[in-house]
Amino acid sequence: MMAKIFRAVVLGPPGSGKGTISARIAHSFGLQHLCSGDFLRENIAANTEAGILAKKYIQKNLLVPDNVMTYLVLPKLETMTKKSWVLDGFPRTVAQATALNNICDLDVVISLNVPFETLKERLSDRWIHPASGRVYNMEFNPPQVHGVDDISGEPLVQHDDDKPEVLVARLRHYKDIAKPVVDLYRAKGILHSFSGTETDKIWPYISSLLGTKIPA
Ligand SMILES: Nc1nc2c(ncn2[C@@H]2O[C@H](COP(=O)(O)OP(=O)(O)O)[C@@H](O)[C@H]2O)c(=O)[nH]1
Ligand SMILES: Nc1ncnc2c1ncn2[C@@H]1O[C@H](COP(=O)(O)OP(=O)(O)O)[C@@H](O)[C@H]1O
Repeated sequence: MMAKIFRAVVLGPPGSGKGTISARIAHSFGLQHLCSGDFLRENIAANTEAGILAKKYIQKNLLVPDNVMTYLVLPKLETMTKKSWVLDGFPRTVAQATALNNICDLDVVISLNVPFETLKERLSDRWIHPASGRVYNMEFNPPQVHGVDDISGEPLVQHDDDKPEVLVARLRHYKDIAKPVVDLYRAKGILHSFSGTETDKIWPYISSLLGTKIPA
């Protein structure tokens, strides 16, 4: 049991490794991993009202409106007041960051900076097992059998929004809206930025930072 509740957010463009790094943080430090993309996909799969609405935006390669995102994410966080977590994919806008700030205090915000060309290469090679959210990359962490999830043996799929034709617009749009969010956390004094082209090289720095922040 951790002595103190610890809350971290991981920011970064699509493909920067938020999911991969958040999973490592969760595993290494015993935090729960929460992912906005997973909340959305669960709601889309269950055909909830929010899921049906969100799908229309994701299909058009747009961000889901702030009120839908906060409706999906905040109640979940409010049930976790006694748990430590790492949140990936939320907040993406200043309005989301402000809404999050109204319900909890963050300990650390990690911002990942990965060059544009690297992001493009990674995302066009990202494959997912929809039921579990396990993420593969045909080069970095390929499945044992091509096209098949290691644990369940079920087929892997590619997100529509990872397909090359929509990727560039998605990355460009990210850049415009992310800066004020990063600036906001920098002003609060809780922002830690990490730059690089390889998750395995960035990870030791993140791990040692968190080692100093999370009580054993
Ligand atoms: N080649 C390569 N792929 C990586 C690296 N780190 C993560 N990936 C892959 O890049 C893709 C995007 O990573 P993900 O964690 O989903 O990023 P997110 O969109 O920020 O959550 C996935 O297919 C990962 O397996 C890396 O260092 N090198
Ligand atoms: N916090 C958010 N605000 C608005 N839209 C979001 C948010 N999180 C996810 N989305 C939508 O869901 C899509 C998939 O999200 P996600 O799986 O986190 O992928 P990625 O980080 O690779 O973009 C995004 O492209 C976006 O349309």
